[in-house]
Amino acid sequence: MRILIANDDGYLAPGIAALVRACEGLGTVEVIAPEQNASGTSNSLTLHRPLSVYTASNGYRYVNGTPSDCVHLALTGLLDYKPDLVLSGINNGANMGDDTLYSGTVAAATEGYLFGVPSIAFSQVEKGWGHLDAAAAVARALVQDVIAGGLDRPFLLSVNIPNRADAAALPRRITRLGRRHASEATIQQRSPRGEMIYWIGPAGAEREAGEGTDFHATGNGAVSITPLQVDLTEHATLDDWRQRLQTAGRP
Ligand SMILES: Nc1nc2c(ncn2[C@@H]2O[C@H](COP(=O)(O)O)[C@@H](O)[C@H]2O)c(=O)[nH]1
Repeated sequence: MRILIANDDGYLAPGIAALVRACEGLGTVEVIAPEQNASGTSNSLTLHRPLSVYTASNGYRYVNGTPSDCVHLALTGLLDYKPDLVLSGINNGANMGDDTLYSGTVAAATEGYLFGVPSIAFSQVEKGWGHLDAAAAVARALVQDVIAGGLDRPFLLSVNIPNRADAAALPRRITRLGRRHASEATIQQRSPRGEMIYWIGPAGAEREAGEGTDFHATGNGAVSITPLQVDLTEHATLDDWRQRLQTAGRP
């Protein structure tokens, strides 16, 4: 079993070390992660400049790029093999609902999935790494279960784990993505040099958090496991658009 581990909080983050520990004895582990925090970078690839790959004293490799860059490099030449599993995280904060589209953590796993590798993104619901070892135990158990279940087909899972000491004893719920309200207002400030500067505001509160959603599961004492796909087509409206544009009289 060969496991590639990435993240978006950077190669020095406690979450990636915890995920590496969680995989001890499950196979060979390779870490390729961003040099710096790349939260919110989604699936971005670095195309406008070359990337550099460095090796830390603990053997982790780190890249001056995005989470997607890390997995992309790994699967297009940096590694001389195709991993059996790509893991990302454990993220410092939730990736639920709309977060999923912005998330560098999910993006690293998505990159593995796009290359046909079963992939899992792990996030803790709250920032601050509280009960990280318990989250790592959840990750270990799920990795063992998916290995036992067979890795014969690619899948993409986003796992959100409550920051609780008993996280490994919590039920696991298969969920759909909820929705957040739009992000809070941008924070505008004036720099010491008099120029306006802007901070992206906090994420919006949960809006669609009903039964079956990731928000509902983690808010009710469970670990949320959301299977993801990358087909963004809105299939339900294809025929409607065809009809609407045909009535416009153009070919
Ligand atoms: N609008 C904001 N969104 C935020 C903020 N902090 C986090 N987030 C969302 O969560 C994910 C975190 O995922 P990561 O894997 O990228 O770390 C991030 O992508 C955003 O969607 C915030 O302060 N404002």
